Order: sequence, then structure tokens, then C-alpha cells
Amino acid sequence: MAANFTGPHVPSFDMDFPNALLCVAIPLLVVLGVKAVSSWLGNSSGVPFPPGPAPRFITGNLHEIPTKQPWLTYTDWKSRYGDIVYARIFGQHIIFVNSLKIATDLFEKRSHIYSDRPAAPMIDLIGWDFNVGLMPYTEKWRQHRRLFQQCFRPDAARTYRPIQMTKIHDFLRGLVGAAIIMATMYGYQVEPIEDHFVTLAEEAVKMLSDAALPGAAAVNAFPLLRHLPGWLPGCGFQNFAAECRKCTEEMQQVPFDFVKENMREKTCAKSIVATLLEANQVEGGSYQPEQVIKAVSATAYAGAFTVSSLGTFFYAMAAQSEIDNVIGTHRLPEFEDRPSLPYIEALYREVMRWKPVLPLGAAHATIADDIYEGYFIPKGATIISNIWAMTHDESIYPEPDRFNPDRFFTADGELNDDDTVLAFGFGRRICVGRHTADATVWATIASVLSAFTIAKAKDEAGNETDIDLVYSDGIISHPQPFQCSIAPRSELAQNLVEATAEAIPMYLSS
Ligand code: HEM
Repeated sequence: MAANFTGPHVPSFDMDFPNALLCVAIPLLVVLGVKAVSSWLGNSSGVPFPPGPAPRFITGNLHEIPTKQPWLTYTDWKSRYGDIVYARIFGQHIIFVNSLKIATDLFEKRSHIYSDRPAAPMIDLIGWDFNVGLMPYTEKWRQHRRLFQQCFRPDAARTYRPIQMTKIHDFLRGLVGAAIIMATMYGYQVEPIEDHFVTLAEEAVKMLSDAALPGAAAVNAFPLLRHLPGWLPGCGFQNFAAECRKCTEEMQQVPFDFVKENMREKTCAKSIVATLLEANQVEGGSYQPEQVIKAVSATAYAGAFTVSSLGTFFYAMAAQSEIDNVIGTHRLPEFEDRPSLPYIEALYREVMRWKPVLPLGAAHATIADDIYEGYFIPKGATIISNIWAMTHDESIYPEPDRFNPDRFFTADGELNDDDTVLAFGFGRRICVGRHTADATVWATIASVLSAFTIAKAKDEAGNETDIDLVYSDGIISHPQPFQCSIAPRSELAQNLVEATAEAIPMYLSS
């Protein structure tokens, strides 16, 4: 069977920067000039900014900000300027963090300064401000993050394992992987093809990706533009934003209504949202505002689409003998097998290292001026964690572009202690769904390996065709669809997979 790992095409908006400037040229130039000059003169600290490419007078480094695979350019900057790099787009200061040491120093040891997110009016305009990951470092973020943590901390994440395994078995039988979060969050069973909820999330995530790249939206650079009407030339972003907002609101509302409707009809499957809404009913609505429950659940739902690492894994399939040796061929793997499968562990780490799904993480921002290693980092600066540069650091991962799980073993054949998955980010904003995501990705790798052989596709003449692996360019980097061959390893393996259809989901059953 052929595998296809990306969502449908979604119309996107071409953020026509020159036109936007044209329509408001004179007032804008004044604002621009003031902003650029004040940011230029703004470093009154007497301490230099970190090194970086030379900025132009007004636009700064705008001309050097790439739209295609920007992490490669920024990693190249690391080799030219070092582990901490400064650039500027108009008045916006941007700091690139290219090493794990600096990421730990700033995002963890100085997390009280480095845990904000950059202001991006386009995020509000397209209706994504409900998302915990995009909220500024405020009391509202704390409230949403607390509830999220309550639902996804390690002990809670362990209780979702039965449903994760059930859905991974569904996946083995050919269904879509995103079904796991839909079942845990909303008790909703995803349709194998053209599922309405899945399509909604894929469309909304694609729109976010188009709207969130630094330099992609004129309105992010000039918040004043958000007040201009959509009919003005160059202000088409308003129509794009309205379209996105509708889609984003639907993405939050439709699955939430599904749970409420089922609760009313008393046909509700157990789910995180149902449990939280029940707690609310018991406590007379005082437990958590419904808005928070709705936003947190939609953040998780969107998260699952944003960050699937599995497309890469299918490209990088490796040996299956460890599974056969450790658990035999008479059953599929379980979570309890994890400590006995070091090679699968190494494979998992390498999948997460080799092609991090968010190569530039999610941008942080500073809430106060700071000085680091003799460099000035101003309040309000955007801080990019260049995860790609860290996971492709040759001094730690020799031949970083080569997929090689063996790098995670010591010379004695033991797993080494490099078990921190940098792909989940850093500090107070570290991925809050990481325990669940880690379990899902690990279990999918182990399960697929135990049951299937994945190989290059063959052409009509029976010759293997090379895979030209191309990754998408947004803030989220997924492999573009590619052909490969996926076949059950044996009749026994096929029977084991088919038999999983008989299993009864145990999730939260009382
Ligand atoms: C392989 C899967 C995943 C990867 C690689 C990943 C990666 C990331 C990264 C890099 C960040 C930004 C961290 C930072 O700011 O330094 C993040 C944040 C976040 N992730 Fe994940 N993620 C994954 C799965 C998930 C899942 C399944 C969920 C939901 C259940 C989720 C929910 C979140 C949330 C809510 C945040 C924002 C946290 C905040 O800003 O306070 N993630 N993730």
C-alpha cells in the first residue's frame, strides 16, 4: 500500500508585502522610520548586541529572512556568527539561540525573563489566540497551562495508554494516526477517510503555519495595519484572517458541542472534556470556565496535527530483529516492553533528532532587558530556539544529516544518557503534551516495526524507486507525500493486526 502523510491542500493567502506598504505608504514610512531609528538608537545599555548579519537602515535584515527552510539559513549563521546571533526586522529584535548550553541558560535558568511569546497581531486576527502555546506570559496563560498540565502530566498521560494502544492498532489497520487525541480528548472516533474534524484541524493548522512565519505577514511587523479595512489594496490579509478565524472557531466549537450533545443524550463516551465538564456540573460551574476547557482541548487537538513525527519515521525504517528477539512474533508490543527494547528507543531518539517537526521551536520573547555573556538582549526581543542547529551540532552528533540510531549507544553497546528530546522545546514553555506525544511516537514505531516491512516502492518494471524526500517550509516541517511499500511481515503478523479489531477499548472504563 502507498503511504501519504500530509493533509489536504488549503487555500493560503499571499501576504503581499509591497502592496501593503503602497496603500499606507506615507504614514507607514513615518512610523517605520521612527521605529527603526528608535530601535537602532534603543541600545543605550552601552553593551553590544550579539554578533549577526549587518542590518540595513530601515528594514534591518528583512532581505535575508528566508521563506524556504529558514532553519538551514539560521544554522549557517551559527557557523558564521556563533551560538548566539542577533538580527533585526524593522524595529523587531531577534535573537537566535543555536546551542543547548545557551538554551538551558536562557530558557531554563532565566525562565522568569524568557518565557513570553512575541506579539503577533495576525495570530489574534485569525482566531488562534485561544491556543495556550501562542498566549503571552500572563495569568491567562498560567490558568490554561495549569489545566493542560493536569490533563497531560506523566501520571495522567499513563492513564491514556490503553486508548493510545487501541488507536495505534487502528492505525496499523490503516486508519489515521490523529485519532488518538480525538478519542482521549472528546471520546470521538475518527472516520477512516474525509473525517470532518480532521479536515477542520488540518485546514486551521495550515492557515496558522502560513500566518505565523517571521516576516510572512506585514501586519505582524506593523500592528497598525490590523485597523485598515480589507478592501484597501494590499490589505487582503483581513479577508484571509476572517476566513481563518471562522475555520479556527469551528475547529474549537464543533468537537466541544459533540461532547456536550452526547452528555445531554447520555450517550457520552469517557473523555477528558466530558470529565472536566462533569466536574464543572458537580461544582456548579465553578471548577473551570467552559471557555478554558474548550480552548485547552482544542489546543491539544491542534497539537496532535501540528507535530506528528511519524512521516519521518516511515522514511527511516530500520531493523525488526530486536522486537522478534525480545517479545517474539506471537504478540504486538506493549508499553511495558519499552525498557527491554533499547534499539527501538535509539530509533525513537533519532527520529526526533534527525528531522525535528518544529525545527525552530516556538518563538519565546523577553519581558525585561538582559545581558548574557557580555551581549545585550532587549526587553520584547523575539528569541528563536534553533532546535535544528542543536540537533545537527556536529560536535555532538557527527554526520548529523545521516539517520543513524547507533549514535545513541555507548561503545559497550548500552544506551547512552542522551535522552532529552530537544524537539519538545525548553523552560516554562516546554511542550506540555510531551509525555503523551513521547508514548504515542514510541508505541507507533514499535508496533509498526513489529507488524510491517516498509521498503522503497517499486516501479512497473519492478525496480525500487528512490525517495526524494522534501520537507514543508512553514514553522512546522513535515515530509511531503512520498511513495513507499508497506506490507505485513508475515501471515502471523497480519493475523495479530486483524485480531486487534476485536479488542475492547478500555480507556477510563469504570
Ligand atoms: C512529537 C510531538 C510533539 C512535538 C515535537 C512538540 C513540540 C513542541 C515544541 C517545540 C513546543 C514549544 C516549546 C517552547 O516554547 O520552547 C511545544 C509546545 C506545546 N505543545 Fe507540543 N509537541 C508535540 C506534541 C504535542 C501534543 C500531542 C500536544 C497536545 C496534547 C502538545 C501541546 C503543546 C502545547 C499546549 C504547547 C505550548 C506550551 C506553552 O506555550 O506553554 N504538543 N510543543
